[in-house]
Amino acid sequence: MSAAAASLLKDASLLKTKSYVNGEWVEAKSGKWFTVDNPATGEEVAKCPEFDAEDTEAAINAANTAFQTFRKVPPQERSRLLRRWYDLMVENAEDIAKIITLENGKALPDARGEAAYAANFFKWFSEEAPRIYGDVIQPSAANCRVVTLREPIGVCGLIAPWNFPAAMITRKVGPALAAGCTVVVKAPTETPLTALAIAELAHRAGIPKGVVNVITAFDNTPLVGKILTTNPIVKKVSFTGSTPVGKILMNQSSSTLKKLSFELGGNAPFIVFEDADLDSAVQHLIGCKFRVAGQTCVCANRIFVHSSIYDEFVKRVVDIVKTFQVGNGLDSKTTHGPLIHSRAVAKVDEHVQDAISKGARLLHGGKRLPLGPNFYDLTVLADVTPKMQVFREETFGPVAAFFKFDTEEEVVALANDADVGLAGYFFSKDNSRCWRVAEALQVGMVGVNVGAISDPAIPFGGVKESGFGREGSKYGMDEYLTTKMVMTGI
Ligand SMILES: NC(=O)c1ccc[n+]([C@@H]2O[C@H](COP(=O)([O-])OP(=O)(O)OC[C@H]3O[C@@H](n4cnc5c(N)ncnc54)[C@H](O)[C@@H]3O)[C@@H](O)[C@H]2O)c1
Ligand SMILES: O=CCCC(=O)O
Repeated sequence: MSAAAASLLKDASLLKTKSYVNGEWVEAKSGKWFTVDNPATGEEVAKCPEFDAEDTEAAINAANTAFQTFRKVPPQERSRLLRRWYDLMVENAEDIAKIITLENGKALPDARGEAAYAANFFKWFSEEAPRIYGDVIQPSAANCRVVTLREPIGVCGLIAPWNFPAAMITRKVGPALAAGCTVVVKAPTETPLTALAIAELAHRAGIPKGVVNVITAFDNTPLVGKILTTNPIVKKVSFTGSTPVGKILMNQSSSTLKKLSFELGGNAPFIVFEDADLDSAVQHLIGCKFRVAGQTCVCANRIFVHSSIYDEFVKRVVDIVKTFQVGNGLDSKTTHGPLIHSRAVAKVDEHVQDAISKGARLLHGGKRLPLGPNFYDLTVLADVTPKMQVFREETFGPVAAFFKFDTEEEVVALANDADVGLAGYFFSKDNSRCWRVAEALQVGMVGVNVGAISDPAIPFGGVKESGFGREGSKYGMDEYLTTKMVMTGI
């Protein structure tokens, strides 16, 4: 582990570099390691074990053994465990934020926000654990009664992405443990250290051994994914990541018919109608678009502005973007960090060049920055059209792409012209229009006059090729429970 990284933390023992299986820190049996690099500097932060099939199976077996006991632990006790874990996440939030920035690159204020967001999933689900209710039903036969029991589904394979190295894990692990399941978490390939720090806090919170296992792999990620989706012990797989990888995992999971929840890619429309509060819409758009340098599945991707306010709106956005400072996320002046890797930079640049070559106007940025291979300037493009790549594909980067529209019907049709449907946003002061458009948008989550929707209290998830299942809220529990019917003759 790099001494520089350790010296940044109040508690350097949170920087774990081995996988966490059955309550112990373990290396890969092969003895192989991979490096975790800081995307801002390219420097190695640490090495982690390159788990293979055998290592992954050992973690699944540990989770299975633990499940036989943990499923019977009363919900009030599971709640207490999650609450203790939450308290430790809060106590160590600053260190967690720094680990996030070290391996993901996001600016420290963004990372602090994520550390708090991540912890709150444990709090939320500690409160949901004792509130798992079944039903009493009168069946057709007069002399019978039916009750339903909600039971934990079993061992869960949880596969998380790098863009929220903490929150995408706690959003899955929280409800799984609240329900009485045990888990094998495949730490995000590019950002495993945050996941391991959270595992260390699980250990300190007294989560019983084998209940939470966190495993790491880089080159072997598809192999580990294959084991988690095909091993018959695993009853549930939850994945957050891209739609193409979601399709692979769904295919693999069919061999043992696992219960699935998938949070996949988005291509969020953000619509500003002519009657919107412009100041508010601009502020919300800036947060929604540029959070984590645009690497959020709910970031605005296609920004539609009514022609009567288009020039004024775009100008205001450019004026704000000019005040931002891209740099190393640990630098106090930095508002926006690097992208995760050079492939992400190449994709962003491809979208920008494609748009410009087809007639879009570049109003800001549009270039790599000489700060390192993963830096791209915050970019504003005007006069974007549906013929451009940025309309069809999620850029997953710091590009604000503006489209002009004239009528509500036209813009709703444009917004819905996508294979995916995760989040959608619009700004309007007309109450009837607010209901009409909220109902017309083909997405799983709608922000009306608000661009920041993420919260443990909301059901987070998409429709179409953005996946299925909901995380957070009371609905997040359903993903980890089965319903058993018990009929009694009287
Ligand atoms: N819906 C969301 O919350 C969300 C979050 C992050 C990323 N994404 C999507 O991901 C895309 C960008 O990220 P990416 O290209 O790194 O996505 P990706 O799907 O390739 O990788 C995401 C994560 O999935 C895991 N992974 C990748 N291939 C795997 C496999 N074969 N088996 C098992 N696990 C595997 C890795 O842990 C990786 O960190 C964007 O298009 C974005 O929409 C969505
Ligand atoms: O990018 C995926 C999730 C982002 C969020 O929960 O706000």
